[in-house]
Amino acid sequence: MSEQGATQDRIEPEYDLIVIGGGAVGENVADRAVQGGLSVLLVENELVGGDCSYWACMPSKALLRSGAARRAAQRVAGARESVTGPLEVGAVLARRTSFTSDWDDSGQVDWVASAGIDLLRGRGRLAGERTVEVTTSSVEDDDAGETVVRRLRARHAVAVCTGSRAAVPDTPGLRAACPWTSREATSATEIPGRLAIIGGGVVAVEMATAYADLGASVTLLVRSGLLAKEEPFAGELVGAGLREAGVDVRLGVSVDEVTRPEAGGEVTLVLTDGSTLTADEVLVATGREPRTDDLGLDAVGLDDGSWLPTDETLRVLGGDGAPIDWLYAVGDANHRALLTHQGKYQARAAGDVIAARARGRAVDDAAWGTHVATADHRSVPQVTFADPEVASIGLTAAAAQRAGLPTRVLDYEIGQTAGGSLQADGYTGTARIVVDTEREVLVGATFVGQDVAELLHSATVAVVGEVPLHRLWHAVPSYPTMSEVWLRLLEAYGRPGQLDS
Ligand SMILES: Cc1cc2nc3c(=O)[nH]c(=O)nc-3n(C[C@H](O)[C@H](O)[C@H](O)COP(=O)(O)OP(=O)(O)OC[C@H]3O[C@@H](n4cnc5c(N)ncnc54)[C@H](O)[C@@H]3O)c2cc1C
Ligand SMILES: NC(=O)c1ccc[n+]([C@@H]2O[C@H](COP(=O)([O-])OP(=O)(O)OC[C@H]3O[C@@H](n4cnc5c(N)ncnc54)[C@H](O)[C@@H]3O)[C@@H](O)[C@H]2O)c1
Repeated sequence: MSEQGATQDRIEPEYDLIVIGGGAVGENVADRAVQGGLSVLLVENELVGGDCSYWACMPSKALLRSGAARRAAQRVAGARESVTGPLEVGAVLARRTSFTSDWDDSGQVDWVASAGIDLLRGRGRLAGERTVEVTTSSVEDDDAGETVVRRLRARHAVAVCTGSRAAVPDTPGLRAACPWTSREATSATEIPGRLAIIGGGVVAVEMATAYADLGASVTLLVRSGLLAKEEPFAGELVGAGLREAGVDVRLGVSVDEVTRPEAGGEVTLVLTDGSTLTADEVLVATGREPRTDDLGLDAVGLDDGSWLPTDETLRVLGGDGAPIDWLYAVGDANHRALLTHQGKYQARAAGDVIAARARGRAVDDAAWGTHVATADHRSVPQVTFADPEVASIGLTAAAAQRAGLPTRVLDYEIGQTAGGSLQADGYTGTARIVVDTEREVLVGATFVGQDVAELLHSATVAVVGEVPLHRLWHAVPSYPTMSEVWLRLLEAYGRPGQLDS
């Protein structure tokens, strides 16, 4: 019997697979497993679709898109003259809300049903091997008014897809000030006059861009560098873009103390340089922590609240470092790559391998095989939707050097291509490729500039496919597009096999 509520004595159905967490990742694990012939229960305690749909990717990109479209028009003579006013804040927020279906998940619930997945609303918790206890909220359960704990058994596997949440540092006064995290920033219905943002990563940069576009006076407090995981020129160009948009970007500064005498009132931040900053709202964008607390991990010899490391087929590694044969962790919860597309990529592998193991079929767990998530290691694509956009894949020059690879690094100004010069008057942006000179293949690429997001997949294909540079010379970019930057970068490297080179 759980302490959290009464266990019911109903006879519970058994499922082949129980998935805890119905975000984008859990949905995909469940879907693939059903397609592989398994019966699946999906347990979700908030909105089906998870953070990406309601408090992360989709609303944040919707908040950013109107400003990006306006800027793109302002950078082209002829269009510029017709775009003179500020953004219509109400319309931007309404468009954002339409992308979240007004935080109503019935569309996704319908999809889950149509995919043949059973859904149980409630909080899932491991209660032993292949056993999950689900505390169902009273309104969702048949027995309204009572919290009920249901104990369910999985015949083959349990997948933990519980995601992550914003980490709030232990800065004195910060938690008591009830700061915004990305949840509030992506779901806001009013724009604060003055917004202080703590952090210099992706969330901080994207939200600084969006809120500056929406008329807030934004101060960005960056402890070290902007977008520190990217090539250094990415942070420099994004910093310049933010300053041009009116954001007060302060590098090398953090927060010592926060005070907010009245709930919802002004908030004062004492900074590490001794100065103070007063704002109407403060957004904490200092990274993520796993949503694995109170998940019953102790029942399987692991620590509650920790990230869940996995083997290449997404099975959780137990205390002894060996994979637990029935327990999987997929998506943010395993900390391999905190991105929706990587989580869904893992989900496809996990759902398929769970079905293969359950059916006694062969498992293909060699690198780049059907049942592994090899790309998580050296070929993770990511776009930061700032102005300029940052689109990168694989290793930075510094990371390649740390990995001991023999490399050459080639840079080219995107504005010097015909496509770039047409895209925007005075186009500013840089592309970089990192070449492994021994194998003559790309191991990394970064594009920084307006509208570079859609350039990224070409680089992803080249890196994942390990396409030899001499073959890339035959991949002809259309004229006049920004893709011509590929040709310029290859020319800068030199044609492999050229007799006189
Ligand atoms: C502001 C912001 C913007 C982002 N933008 C992008 C982007 O543009 N592109 C991109 O690729 N990535 C982006 N990300 C990252 C992306 O949101 C995550 O990588 C993705 O949501 C992870 O999916 P998930 O399914 O693993 O976790 P989640 O989306 O967090 O889903 C986990 C689900 O599990 C449920 N759950 C948790 N615990 C339990 C439990 N015990 N029982 C039952 N249910 C439970 C939760 O309610 C939730 O629905 C962004 C993140 C943030 C914060
Ligand atoms: N477009 C996208 O793909 C997208 C958008 C948003 C978020 N995400 C994902 O969400 C994840 C979380 O993003 P994030 O920006 O919160 O994390 P992050 O790890 O990218 O950046 C965290 C930032 O906070 C700073 N920081 C950490 N602790 C601090 C402290 N105590 N005081 C001051 N500064 C501190 C770090 O130096 C860093 O600049 C990312 O890993 C990213 O993959 C992706």
